[in-house]
Amino acid sequence: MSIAIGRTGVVRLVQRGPCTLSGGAPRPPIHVVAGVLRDASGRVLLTQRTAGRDLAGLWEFPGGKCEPGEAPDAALARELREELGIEAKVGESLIQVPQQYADKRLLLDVRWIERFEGTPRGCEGQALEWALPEALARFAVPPADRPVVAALVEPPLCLVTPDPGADGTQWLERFERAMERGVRRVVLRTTTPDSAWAALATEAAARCRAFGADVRISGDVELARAIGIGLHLRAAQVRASAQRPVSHDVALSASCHDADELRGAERLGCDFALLGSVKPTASHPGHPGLGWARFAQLRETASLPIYAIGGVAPDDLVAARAHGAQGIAAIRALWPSGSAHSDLG
Ligand SMILES: Nc1nc2c([nH]c(=O)n2[C@H]2C[C@H](O)[C@@H](COP(=O)(O)OP(=O)(O)OP(=O)(O)O)O2)c(=O)[nH]1
Ligand SMILES: [Mg+2]
Repeated sequence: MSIAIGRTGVVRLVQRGPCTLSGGAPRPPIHVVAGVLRDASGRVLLTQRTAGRDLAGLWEFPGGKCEPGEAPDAALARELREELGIEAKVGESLIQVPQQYADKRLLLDVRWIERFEGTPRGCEGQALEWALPEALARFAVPPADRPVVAALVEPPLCLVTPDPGADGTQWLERFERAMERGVRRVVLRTTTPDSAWAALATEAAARCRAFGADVRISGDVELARAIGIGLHLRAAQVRASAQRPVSHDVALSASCHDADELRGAERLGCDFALLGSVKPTASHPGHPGLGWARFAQLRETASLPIYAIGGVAPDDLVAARAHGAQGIAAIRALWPSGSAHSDLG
């Protein structure tokens, strides 16, 4: 595996095979703790890796390796003291990203910094930049940081729509209610595509625009073009696509079940993937689900942001982030029920 800087400045992994010891057992991950520091205007601190170290020149969240026996909070406070000259109060976890590099496996454990004393400076000669979250995508970051940036700026929930059935009006009402309840990313999907679906999807896309929500259509390049929205590839389409099926200014994402498909999604330049099923679901009887541990193993082989899907609900967001997921995607758990007063989930 090697590392290459892509068109968007995002550094991508070029996978050549699993990272193993000579005996074949995977190397244990190195626990790296990093902090998200914010200033009064909501800008986030990035620091640049200095020349002569691995990943030199790339921008990262300040932090470093836990020493043997050292608690992660204490390790992060120490690293921030050494690297930035500040006294920091380490807060909650943002995301834990398992990531395989050519020469090592990392667990990048990213924490919010609740507050800090002192003015951060580059005590080790590193450059510092305070950037608004929406500007973070412009920085070239290590592969493990791509999901971290996504966790800071992208929606944590992704609705995949259920089939509209016979009553399109009711479907659209419920769709709008999901938006009202805070869904900001949508994959429009049906198992019965027809002309009614094209009209309904066009209406739903207009609702998304009104709410400022990101929207893609599943499986249908022509319809994506006709409506003027992004495309979401089915897993079989990921496998069958030698090239990106839409231009780079059209958003592209994909559904995946395994490491090959995740790598395919990355190769096609998808900006996120849905990976599952994580848990057993009624729609896949007899399928036990990947489980969170396997989900994290698969996540380790790719760098693109990944939503966990399959039997998961907003309540699973903490577990999802602890296993490297950007968020959760769901049909049922994000679809409002018949009653106007019932909650999501
Ligand atoms: N600190 C930090 N390290 C990251 C990030 N993303 C990422 O891939 N890494 C990698 C780079 C390194 O291989 C490893 C962390 O090592 P480091 O060089 O910061 O460790 P350290 O501060 O303890 O420094 P050193 O004494 O080992 O040089 O994790 C990130 O956002 N922050
Ligand atoms: Mg460091």
